[in-house]
Amino acid sequence: METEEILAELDNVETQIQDVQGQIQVLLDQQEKLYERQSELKAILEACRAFGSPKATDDAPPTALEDWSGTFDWDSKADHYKFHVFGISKYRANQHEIINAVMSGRDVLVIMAAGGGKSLCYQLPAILCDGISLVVSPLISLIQDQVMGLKALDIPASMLTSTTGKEEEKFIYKALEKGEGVKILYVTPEKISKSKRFMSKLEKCHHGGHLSLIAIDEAHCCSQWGHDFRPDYKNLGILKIQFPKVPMLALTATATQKVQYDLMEMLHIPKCVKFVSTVNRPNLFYMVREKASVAKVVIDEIAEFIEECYPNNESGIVYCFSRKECEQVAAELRERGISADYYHADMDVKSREKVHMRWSKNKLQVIVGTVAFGMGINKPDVRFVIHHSLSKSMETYYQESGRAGRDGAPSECLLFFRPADVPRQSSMVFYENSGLQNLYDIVRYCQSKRQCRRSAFFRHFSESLQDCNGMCDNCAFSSDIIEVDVSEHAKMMVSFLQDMQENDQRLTLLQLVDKMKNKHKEIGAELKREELEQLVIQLILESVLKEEFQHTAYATNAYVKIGPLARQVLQGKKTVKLEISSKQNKAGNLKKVKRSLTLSGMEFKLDKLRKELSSCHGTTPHAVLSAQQISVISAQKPNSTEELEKIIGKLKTERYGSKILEEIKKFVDSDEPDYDKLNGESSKKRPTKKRKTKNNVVLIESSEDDK
Ligand SMILES: Nc1ncnc2c1ncn2[C@@H]1O[C@H](COP(=O)(O)OP(=O)(O)OP(=O)(O)O)[C@@H](O)[C@H]1O
Ligand SMILES: [Mg+2]
Repeated sequence: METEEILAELDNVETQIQDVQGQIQVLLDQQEKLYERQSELKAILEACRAFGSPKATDDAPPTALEDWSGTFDWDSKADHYKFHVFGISKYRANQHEIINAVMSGRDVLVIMAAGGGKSLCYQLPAILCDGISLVVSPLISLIQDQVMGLKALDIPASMLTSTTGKEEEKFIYKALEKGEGVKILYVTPEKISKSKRFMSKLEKCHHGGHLSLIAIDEAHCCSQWGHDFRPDYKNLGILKIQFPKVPMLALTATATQKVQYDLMEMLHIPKCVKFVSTVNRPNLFYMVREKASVAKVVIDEIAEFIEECYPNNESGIVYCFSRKECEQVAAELRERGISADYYHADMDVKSREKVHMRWSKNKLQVIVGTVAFGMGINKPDVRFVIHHSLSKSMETYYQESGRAGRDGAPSECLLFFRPADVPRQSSMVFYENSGLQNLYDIVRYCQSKRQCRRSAFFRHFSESLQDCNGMCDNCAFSSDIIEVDVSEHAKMMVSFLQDMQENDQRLTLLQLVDKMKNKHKEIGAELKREELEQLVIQLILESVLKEEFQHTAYATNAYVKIGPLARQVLQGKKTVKLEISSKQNKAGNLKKVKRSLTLSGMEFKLDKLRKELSSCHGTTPHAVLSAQQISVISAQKPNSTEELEKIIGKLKTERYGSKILEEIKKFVDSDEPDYDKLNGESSKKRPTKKRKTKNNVVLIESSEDDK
């Protein structure tokens, strides 16, 4: 063999080895994922064997012994409080059964989506039982909200936190000893883990037979596998050990199976009854919009969306990536006439609270926040959540967007996506366990122009698929997407990057796109800048390229490098396709989502009245009248206390009835034209009830009873 031949073959063999190594790398990644899942399943299996399989209401029919929807002694009392105190006409899914299980003395684990109505599941048993119920909740703001809401309903609720004054503390301790004066006591987890004095008072309360129930809200905080681990939650297991006969209720909005078993073990509730509700939020409309590269244009679009779709101060949240960005976006929205303020972790507690309060009371329309504006947002009537930048995972996006529409009324979740935002996030999350994997999952969600957005959530939370009902952009709007074969462009990009790497040069995503744009000009290729950005991301998702990170003194930079499957593209063995909109973007469709349904004159007046009443009574407008109640009152126009009581219950009628009836009478007497005939000032635009899907017309009622 000639030396040259040998060299040629050697070269060839080395190339093949590299190729095989690339493929091995992809398989190794896959194997790692499978190992992870394997150990997760083994842990679950072990827990199952140790504790016995808990009953799940969703996949196992209740046995005769455990038919939680049957009749119980407390039924009529429960119905009375539900309607006349809480003003709730019908239970939502699982609420009734959970209440019955708790009242029967069982430990219960509740997994129910945000806004599903978990609070009622412990608040109602708390007032049905004699004695005091203890609720552990992670945040003072969350506790304050709950206590304020309960006090507005005349339920004796108190809280014991680091902010509680001496007098109040004395009163609470006395109540614990006597078992009266307080019905529901909220505490932060530190009280359990750090205050011996509190624990000894609680012991006394229990000894006197006055501790009726223990609820652990936001229970996922117990588990290190959850998304919001709090060290003090780890010590809550003591409660079951100290008070084994007191029923314990653990509640959370999201918990993977691993987290569920972790919770049961940590809280010592192996025999609990488990209720798992779907993660589906049928009232939320999910959409992704291409984000312009010019910052001002993005703000213009956000402002236009809010102004056009929510012109009547309907509440919303805009999530931003950084603190600085929050401040800028809030200022720019204000410049465009929208009442907005920012919220982030750099602000002192007082300023944060002030902004939160103004927003809760509908005095501020939009909060522009970082992820710090998170757990504890209790506002039920948030109509839109806009993501100015993408979240770091599907789970975080589900949580953040899920703050919309907790009252069950139609609401919108809009995410502005630009591939160039990916490296900003990836350079933050790459050191986290599965951080990049999680990020790439949400990037896939954003890049997809055809797949149902909702189905991505079902897959992520391992739930079987449910109908989207045209409640996401990809299902609702006729597709103007074409799939383009960009294998040649990909080849050119990979080979260019390879040359750069061989010359020890590195490029960020944007630099790579710039260079490719110039190259395309030379050869007359036609991909636009945005499409090139999209292509880089697509190649990263497909392991053709990969991100690598370099630390500097001030930041971590993300560079694009050749990935394990690059050679496949170079050799023409791998086809690369891009989904490209044949029209500009879905801006037009966004407007189509909004429709011309009007709020009636009376609804408008009642909305104003509830705001006035809530300021007088130191509560939130929603606590005075829910949107649902406003719409029923406007339709039925009750003219007596008895009639009104049938809609909003005794307590609210006693408290606000005369003012409401006065308003109705004024409206009826004024002979104002019906809203159907109104086009002008007093008519309000509101999310439509009618949406056209590809196949049929779907009605989305804003009724809470839909659930
Ligand atoms: N059966 C019901 N009918 C109508 N409204 C209800 C019902 N149950 C609860 N609600 C209302 O739904 C809203 C959300 O309830 P709640 O705060 O208990 O949700 P949650 O499940 O605790 O959510 P999160 O996980 O966000 O804390 C509240 O305004 C509450 O009054
Ligand atoms: Mg809650």
